[in-house]
Amino acid sequence: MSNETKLTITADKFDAVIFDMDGVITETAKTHASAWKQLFDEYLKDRAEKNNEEFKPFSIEDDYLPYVDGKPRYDGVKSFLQSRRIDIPWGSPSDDPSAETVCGLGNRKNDYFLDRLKHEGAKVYPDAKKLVTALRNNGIAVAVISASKNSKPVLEAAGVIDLFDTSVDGNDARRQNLKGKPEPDVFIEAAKRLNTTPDRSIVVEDAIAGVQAGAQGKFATVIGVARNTDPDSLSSQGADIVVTTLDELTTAPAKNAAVADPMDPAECAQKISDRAGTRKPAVFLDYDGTLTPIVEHPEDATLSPEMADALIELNKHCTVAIVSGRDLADVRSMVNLDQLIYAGSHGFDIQGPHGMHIELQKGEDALPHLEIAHQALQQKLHAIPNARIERKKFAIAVHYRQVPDNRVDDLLEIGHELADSYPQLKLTGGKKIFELRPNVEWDKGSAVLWLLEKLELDPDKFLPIYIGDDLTDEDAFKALKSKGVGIMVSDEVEDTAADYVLTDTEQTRIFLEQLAQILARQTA
Ligand SMILES: O=P(O)(O)OC[C@H]1O[C@H](O[C@H]2O[C@H](CO)[C@@H](O)[C@H](O)[C@H]2O)[C@H](O)[C@@H](O)[C@@H]1O
Repeated sequence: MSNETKLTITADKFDAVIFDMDGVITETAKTHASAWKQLFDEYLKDRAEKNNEEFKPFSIEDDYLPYVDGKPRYDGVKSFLQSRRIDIPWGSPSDDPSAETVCGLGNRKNDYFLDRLKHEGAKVYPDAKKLVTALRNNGIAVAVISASKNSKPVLEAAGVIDLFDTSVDGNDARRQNLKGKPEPDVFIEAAKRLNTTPDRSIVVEDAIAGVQAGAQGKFATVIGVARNTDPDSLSSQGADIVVTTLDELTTAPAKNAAVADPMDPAECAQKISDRAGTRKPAVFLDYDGTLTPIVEHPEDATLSPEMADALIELNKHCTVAIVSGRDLADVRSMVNLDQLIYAGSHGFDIQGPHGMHIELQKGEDALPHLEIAHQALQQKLHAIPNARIERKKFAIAVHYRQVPDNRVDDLLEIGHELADSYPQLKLTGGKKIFELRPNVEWDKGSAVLWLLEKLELDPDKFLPIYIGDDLTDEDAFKALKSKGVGIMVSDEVEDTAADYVLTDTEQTRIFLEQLAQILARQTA
């Protein structure tokens, strides 16, 4: 058995890995195979006796693997019986397990399977558990799919139900009318639930019908797992890579995934629109450094008329919210478009059209401490030339853009001392700025998630897009990781949780214009 790495999975190339369950994650492929053999041997023997024919037993190699493995239960029955030229009525899913119908035989197999599961339990393959955990740690979403309607009890019995971001099984397939393997429907549905597309997703399968489905669905890479299956049939039927154990697949952090490849804004808008599919974008934008270039003095960071037009145009087609570190009143007056939604003070103070307004209580509790810290800062920063305090309702920013380089460490020291003295406050950083904020679990990410819920932007119908340039925006990129899209605006970013990078505010403007045009065409 070789452990040579056949593929290293990183988040710059792939958003998601979709694993088949039986035989890839859990050792239940053998349990299924034995249940099928029990059913068909019993049935074929009975038939042979009745019709005075020779009994030809059900073979795992020649019958199970090509006709039954990986397929929905009743399709498997039909497909095998056809191969033996046996024609019986389809029947109905409510058929008794003793009925001589496709559904009846399928139901009997299910009884045999559940009985075996009860007595033998379900084991997880250790290499699968290791890979799934490592993928999640590297920011790659994972799904498990199964044609079986029993996947939940199996995953529970194996103790791995919480390991996956989503799952699609035989029950979902019936509810949503998804075709079984070798059709790619269940894999496509899993990619959709992980907020991505087949061209950014990997399929990992041990069944021939499964690799056929992956190839037919045009998934970025189809990996065949030949634990028990013949490697050549997996590659001839659609696997791009065949492994005998999942230890041959590795994953690594993609530090500069998006950074390595800043994108043309028009291409970025098109790509995100493709990714949205039928979902409507909801656009959340940071202000400084995203909508306006960074300048020496905060009051000079005015919105250009062209950027205002781009926002107005986009807002005709979708929700647009501004999520800023600035005080709510400040950012509202800088943008000056009443129809938008605003979250000021990093999301502690939120206001929108139709009287919507919330000031977070947990922020209010820190107000007395912020006031004392403000007074202390005024005294202590006296000695630091050009240090500038910006008092906001739910934060105090200290700007050091004009502070001589040799005094910046002293200034930062003052910030640390104050944060240490007031545990109710926390120190955060940004572009030539430090801030004292309420020391509670609330940031731009929480604010965006709160807004999505408040505005009823259901993830099935809306794709949230967050655009920002600074450290505090990383919280929003992380919060939207498996729910939406993050765009970092920077020409010198080293690491980010965002999915795409635009280099400057001019590119933001072009992106917004292009997105508005795409949405306008869609509604025309
Ligand atoms: O979340 P944002 O909307 O990006 O706000 C972050 C901070 O932006 C402002 O400061 C930054 O922009 C200034 C103007 O370009 C620049 O002079 C400063 O160095 C930057 O840090 C704003 O003044 C802060 O209140 C915001 O927290």
